[in-house]
Amino acid sequence: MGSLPGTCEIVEATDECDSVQHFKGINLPSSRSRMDEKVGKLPMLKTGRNCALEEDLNHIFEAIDRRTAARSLALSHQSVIGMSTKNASKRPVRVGASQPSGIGISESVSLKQALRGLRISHASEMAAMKRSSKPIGSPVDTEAGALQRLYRSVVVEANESDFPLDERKGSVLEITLVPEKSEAKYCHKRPDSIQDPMTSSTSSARSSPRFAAATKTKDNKLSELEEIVPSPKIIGSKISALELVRKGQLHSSVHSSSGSKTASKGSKSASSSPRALIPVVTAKAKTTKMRPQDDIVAEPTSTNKTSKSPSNSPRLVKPIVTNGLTAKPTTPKTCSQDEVFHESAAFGGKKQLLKVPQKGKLKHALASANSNTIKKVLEIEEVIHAVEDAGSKTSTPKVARKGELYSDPSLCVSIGTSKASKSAGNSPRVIKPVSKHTTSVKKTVKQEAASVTSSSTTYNQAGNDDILSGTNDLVCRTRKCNQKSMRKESGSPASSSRSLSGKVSSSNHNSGASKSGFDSNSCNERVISVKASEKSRFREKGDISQSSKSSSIGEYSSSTSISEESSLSASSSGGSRPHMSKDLRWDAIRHVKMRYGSLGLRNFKLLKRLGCGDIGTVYLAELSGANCLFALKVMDNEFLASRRKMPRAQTEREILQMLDHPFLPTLYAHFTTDKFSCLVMEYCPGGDLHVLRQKQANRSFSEQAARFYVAEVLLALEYLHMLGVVYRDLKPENILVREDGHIMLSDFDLSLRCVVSPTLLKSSLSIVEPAKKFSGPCAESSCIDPFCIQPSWGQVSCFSPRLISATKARKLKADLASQVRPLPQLVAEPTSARSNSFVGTHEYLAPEIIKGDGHGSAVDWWTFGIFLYELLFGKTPFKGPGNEDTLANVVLQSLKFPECPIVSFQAKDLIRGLLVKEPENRLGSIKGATEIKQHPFFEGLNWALIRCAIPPELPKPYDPVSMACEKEVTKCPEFKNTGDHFEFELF
Ligand SMILES: Nc1ncnc2c1ncn2[C@@H]1O[C@H](COP(=O)(O)OP(=O)(O)OP(=O)(O)O)[C@@H](O)[C@H]1O
Repeated sequence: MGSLPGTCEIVEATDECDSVQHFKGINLPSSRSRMDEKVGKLPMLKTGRNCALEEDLNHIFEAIDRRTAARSLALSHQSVIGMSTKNASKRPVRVGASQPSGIGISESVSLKQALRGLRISHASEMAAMKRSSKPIGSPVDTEAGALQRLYRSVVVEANESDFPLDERKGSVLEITLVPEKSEAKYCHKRPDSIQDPMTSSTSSARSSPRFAAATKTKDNKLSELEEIVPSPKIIGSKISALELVRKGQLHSSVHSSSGSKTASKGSKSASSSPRALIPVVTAKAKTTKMRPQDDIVAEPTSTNKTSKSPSNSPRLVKPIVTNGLTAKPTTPKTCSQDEVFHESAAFGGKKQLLKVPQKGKLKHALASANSNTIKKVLEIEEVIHAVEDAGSKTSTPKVARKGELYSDPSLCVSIGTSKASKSAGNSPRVIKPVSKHTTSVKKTVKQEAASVTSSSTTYNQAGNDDILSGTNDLVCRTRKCNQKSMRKESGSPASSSRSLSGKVSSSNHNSGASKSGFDSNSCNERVISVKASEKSRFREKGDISQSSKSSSIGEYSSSTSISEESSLSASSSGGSRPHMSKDLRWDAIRHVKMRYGSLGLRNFKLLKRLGCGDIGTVYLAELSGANCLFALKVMDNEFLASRRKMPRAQTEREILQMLDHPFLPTLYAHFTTDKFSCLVMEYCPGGDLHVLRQKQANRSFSEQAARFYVAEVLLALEYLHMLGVVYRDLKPENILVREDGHIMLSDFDLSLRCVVSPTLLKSSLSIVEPAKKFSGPCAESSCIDPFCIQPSWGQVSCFSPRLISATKARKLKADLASQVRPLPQLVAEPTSARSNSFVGTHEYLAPEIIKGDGHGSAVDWWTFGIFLYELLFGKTPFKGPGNEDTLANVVLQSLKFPECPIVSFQAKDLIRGLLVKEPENRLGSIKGATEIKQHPFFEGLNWALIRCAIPPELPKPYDPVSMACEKEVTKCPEFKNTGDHFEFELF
């Protein structure tokens, strides 16, 4: 069975006939012609409305007999010449110990007699079957198979006829010819190990032509069926077919009298069902009744068509499977109505197109037959299935074929297991219309995935969502970079008035770095994965993380070489930054590099100094000849080395290289000379929030404006956390304002890099109620789902207002909310990272940093609270007369709010939640940004589309040059442009 293909492609019928015949070297045309001859007689049935059904059937059976005889010969020959390796693999493998028993008919032609005799009670049939139970290869076995084959060669289906149906009689017949197979030759080949009574069924049933009869709906039939109809295959739980039928979830029935054309099309064959009654899951049932994990891998009916038939109406389906192959007799695309497909293992599993009488006419003829005849047919059908039951206990599932849903309703095989899904031997099958199978396969696979790995689903969603959620940019690669670069050196006094930068001499990233296993010697990529199976996906989606730039400390060493190295960022093309790839500045830089061979200071015209920080000075620079503005950060190598700030510079550069987010800066290039290290960044002309706040009335932002800014900062922090970056230096000075009013978080030299271990807090599998599909805006205005792209009811300015009353909106919202299926909760932030570095700005330092308890990503939520407080109240909450006082206040003083300005309860409540001194109790410490997004302060905010929202109005047209001049520029290096050579006056 190992050779069994998991999928086999359905070959067009027209190809296989000739090829098979040619391949086999069998004189099949003769059998075909005989068949055609016989089939040609069938039109009698079309017009012969007065003809007896039995006579019609006789013709059919006769034709089948001849055909099968010829093909039996072909099979024999084929096996002898050993040319059927491939075909054999497609055969259903049977367990040798249990061969289907016959009912003691010595010749296949005896079927006619059996048909005529009819009236054989079920009990007597079973008795006969018992008596005739024989070992493999016994004559009886052959007889039983012959009988089954003959019966299966006729399939009664729901009406597809154009003829008006007699609703009372209801039954219409469709003749379908399917091949028998030579089973005996293969039944021994199945190893015992794969024998599974639960997963096996009547291989004879599948391998033999099947005759299924249709009658009106009969409730009593259902009770009879209960014992016989096998359970459909269900993933996750087992629900009996009958149970489902009774619930209306499955349409398992004898042919319904109301079986309309659509019902017929919707019904599917189930190859291994011992009866012709195959549970069929309606699409509706599948989507609304079944939990995903209860994936019934019985064939869904063809959507709404089947819904027309009574849910409890027994309905005939058409189990026609042979040798693991599927015949689709009613497939309109591949077979005209007067043709049916005929598959045979002997024919290499390919379909063979056979001519049969026009279906509609035949149906009509059969429909007009007296009810007794149909009753007899049904009885015989039962006999056959009883025989099949007896013989199918140990048969094996069929080989799945490509493009088909493999579900044998009698096979309780879950395709939720990889084995089932991959192993042909265990692949149950469902016969379904060609036109449907693709969708169904997708559905099944989808549900399978959902039932198996919820986290993968989650990541799937993450990968598909908007960048603003911060999750699309989830970088699954981090780097094992130089450990040294992770350590914060003891540094010089802060240059900024509020900055406490680089104060730590004994940084211990005991959880961040050490846990992550950062390799000081390598910069190998490390793939973070939730599951091994997701690794590849992560790799694909994690490409925003740049490859190593070999940015060793050596690059910053104070080389005396006067040669200028130019090193473009790996993503100079923007290729690894999909959201910025359209930026023309990539092209400008690439062009310069191509023209000059490298990028250097000589290529920039420094226009203004924008500001200076602890490790460098930022200039507004224009790329020569490109008319592109950049923010050029120039760091003196000697200064960095002497102040032991090289690691900070390297950390900043490495982090900048990873970023691809609208609220974070883009690093276009970096280069190092023997004197300077330079970062070419996106220029942000709007100044920073510190300056902007000063320009507000009362030196504080309105609550609405504050909400906007902190929301964007929150997304930026979330993104950074997902990259394994704890920012640690949040303050208004580091929030730059873009030209369009949105923000850009800058300055990463104090950031902590650590490892993110995504944790699944809550699986979607724990959710019992299935989500109902709805189309419309997100039910939750305060939607916390970072993956949500549905517009909310919230007042997002980028949407036109909805003309709906508040009451209606609330009601609709509540309705939708009740239908919302919570998504799995995944935390992909470094909530457990720890560092003992003492970094940050006094007023913004978290208590745990001050106390030296070690800190993690929760420090960013503390600073986030201070930040919101300052935006709203114009000052920080714990500021004391001096830095020491401030630090003491942070640790000891309780939070107080000024009376003025008036701030909402929600805002205060959020601040309270964030400024909890114990990090473990702090909002966001467990679930990260998601937790904070849920807070009522952000209610109505559409996180995914905040980028489209209109930012708070800027006080006046902004002049970046003048704003830059307003900034504190003390201790900043001055520069003199002397052609290609720059001289900086450092501090
Ligand atoms: N991309 C940019 N666009 C516009 N102005 C910028 C940009 N980057 C930095 N600046 C300005 O340059 C100033 C110096 O920035 P820099 O990051 O070097 O130092 P810092 O923010 O004071 O932090 P630190 O001292 O910790 O490095 C900032 O205050 C900011 O006003």
